Amino acid sequence: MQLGLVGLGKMGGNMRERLRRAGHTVVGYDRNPDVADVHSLGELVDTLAEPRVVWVMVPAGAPTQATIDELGELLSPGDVVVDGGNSRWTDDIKHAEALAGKNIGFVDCGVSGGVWGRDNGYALMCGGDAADIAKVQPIFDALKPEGPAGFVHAGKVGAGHFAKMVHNGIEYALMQAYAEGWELLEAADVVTDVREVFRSWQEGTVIRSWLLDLAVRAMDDDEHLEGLRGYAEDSGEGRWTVEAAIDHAVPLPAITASLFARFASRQDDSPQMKMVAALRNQFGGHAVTAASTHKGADAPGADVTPPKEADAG
Ligand SMILES: O=C(O)[C@H](O)[C@@H](O)[C@H](O)[C@H](O)COP(=O)(O)O
Repeated sequence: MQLGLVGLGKMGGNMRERLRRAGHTVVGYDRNPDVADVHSLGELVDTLAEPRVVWVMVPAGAPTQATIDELGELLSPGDVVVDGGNSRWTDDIKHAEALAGKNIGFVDCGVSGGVWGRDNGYALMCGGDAADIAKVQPIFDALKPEGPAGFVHAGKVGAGHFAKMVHNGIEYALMQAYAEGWELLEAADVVTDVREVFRSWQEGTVIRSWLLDLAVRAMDDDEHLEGLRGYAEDSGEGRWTVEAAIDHAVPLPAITASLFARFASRQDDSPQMKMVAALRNQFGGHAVTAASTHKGADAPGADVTPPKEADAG
């Protein structure tokens, strides 16, 4: 079938390739003319036969909003828009309502698989009306991995991105658990080869997984990850998972801690630990470390740490 695909970055570009391999006709639009098949959303819409399906694969938030707004002006009744980005599930409801006023269908689709999806297939979590999902089904079938799993019609509009949001919360906690275990193994100096311990875990263990496989892959590239800074960004879904948990009074200690660990990774120094240190010093005379010591033992003020005997209270 024909598909209009908006956004040809790492995800969209690979999806176009996988769909074309499966025999579908993909008309891609991107702001970068080097990768685009057409020069505008208007040209993309004009190129497709009705009823059209247009898949939006651009960053969540304002770029997705602007694209869906413009498509709402260009598309016709009976057409369907799919948002395959990492949008917040509550945005889906607004988008579906706006398009429904023009009899344009809307499907939200959480997509997992990263850069590996082109060859391995993408896991798809969809929300929307069954009739709209049915119009896109040949595309879902081509994108998903082979085998019975990898696609779900999770519920009404918003359910797809809600499922993907929780998936990403789980992803945060799993990554954090592997990372913590790795740091302890490296720090303890008990096992002789941490990477080989991880590699051995890939078969037979309770904790084998694709993320574990990727950890081994990363260590094969750089055994002790010395080329990396311990710094991790987040794109929103971990935060939204924690916010949803608060809305429903569901305790998520592991996922929340893994989100907060990323925040901590962005600090060169910890303002809150300055206060903890100050309070220990105030009530117990416990030693503190001067702010400039981390710059080196010769730095000005590096010798202001109180004597060891002060740290006894
Ligand atoms: O399932 C996936 O393929 C991933 O979950 C992916 O969709 C994720 O959004 C990004 O890899 C980064 O997410 P963070 O920036 O929040 O870590």
